[in-house]
Amino acid sequence: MSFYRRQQRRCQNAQGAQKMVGGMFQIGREMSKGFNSSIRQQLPRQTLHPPWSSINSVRTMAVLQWCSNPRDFSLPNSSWGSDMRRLYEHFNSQCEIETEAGEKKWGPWRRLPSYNRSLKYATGGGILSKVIQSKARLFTRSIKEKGAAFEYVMFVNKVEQKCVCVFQAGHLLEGPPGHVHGGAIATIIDTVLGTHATYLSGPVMTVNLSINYRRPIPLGSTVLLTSSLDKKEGRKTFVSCQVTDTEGSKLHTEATGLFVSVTVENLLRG
Ligand SMILES: CCCCCCCC/C=C\CCCCCCCC(=O)SCCNC(=O)CCNC(=O)[C@H](O)C(C)(C)COP(=O)(O)OP(=O)(O)OC[C@H]1O[C@@H](n2cnc3c(N)ncnc32)[C@H](O)[C@@H]1OP(=O)(O)O
Repeated sequence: MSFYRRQQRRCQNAQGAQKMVGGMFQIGREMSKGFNSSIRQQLPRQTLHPPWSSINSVRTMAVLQWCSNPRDFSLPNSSWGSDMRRLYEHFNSQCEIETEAGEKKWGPWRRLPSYNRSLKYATGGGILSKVIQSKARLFTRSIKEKGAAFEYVMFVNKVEQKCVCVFQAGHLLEGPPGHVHGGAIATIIDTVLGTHATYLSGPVMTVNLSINYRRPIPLGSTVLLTSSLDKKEGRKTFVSCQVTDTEGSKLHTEATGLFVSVTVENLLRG
């Protein structure tokens, strides 16, 4: 059994489980403040305290180094086409802007790191959370080959309460010949609306998703998803989304989603 597996086993003992639930509640608290902690990903790392006194410190540091640096899947890679890169640059350049005095300050947009990193930064600390959640990933990121399936990056605008996603659909997502499968389109819509609702309201789950497919999306093309907050009512967050071409002129799909705030208990109850 590998060293990492052994540590994972240890995490799953009773004390680990208790800490994990604590960590999950921590997610809720942090997420309900928005993705602020995740957005501050570039800020200095927290000091890490070795969790298991019996472990050789060099090995511990190696594991922690690995755990605390999960890959961020929303950064450009070699599979990104020119539209994907252009739109990425467009929004990314508005994340940090330079004043006339030459000072750098936050712009209107924030790039969201991919889910595995969001979880890590949202927990804000617990060592166990780092170990377990650095392995968490949405299934949209589960295909290793770059560009084969879902390539996407999301940005949020706090003032406008909007979220955009630049999405390039790879060849594995084929439905009708040469076009993207409706289920794959539903998946990316749920992911964008779900992330946006989480950003606005803390941890949520989808209870309703309604989709109108207007025009097929060519396989390999890049599209823009724009999500807006419609309203919040108690535990319910209503969001809607449009999928357009990269110019925003051709409408491919539109959808509305209802997300309900959840706690760890909701997940454990099953
Ligand atoms: C602790 C978690 C940590 C997570 C950390 C996240 C970090 C994230 C970072 C990045 C986000 C990534 C984004 C991914 C996105 C993917 C999301 C999905 O695919 S989720 C999987 C599919 N969805 C399900 O499997 C739900 C199944 N449903 C349920 O489990 C329950 O319905 C639940 C727990 C969500 C709510 O059940 P109740 O018993 O607590 O609440 P009740 O009272 O039934 O509903 C609350 C309100 O919502 C309305 N409601 C519920 N379902 C409705 C429906 N289908 N249509 C309309 N209204 C509905 C109800 O009428 C009620 O409204 P009234 O308060 O009375 O006004």
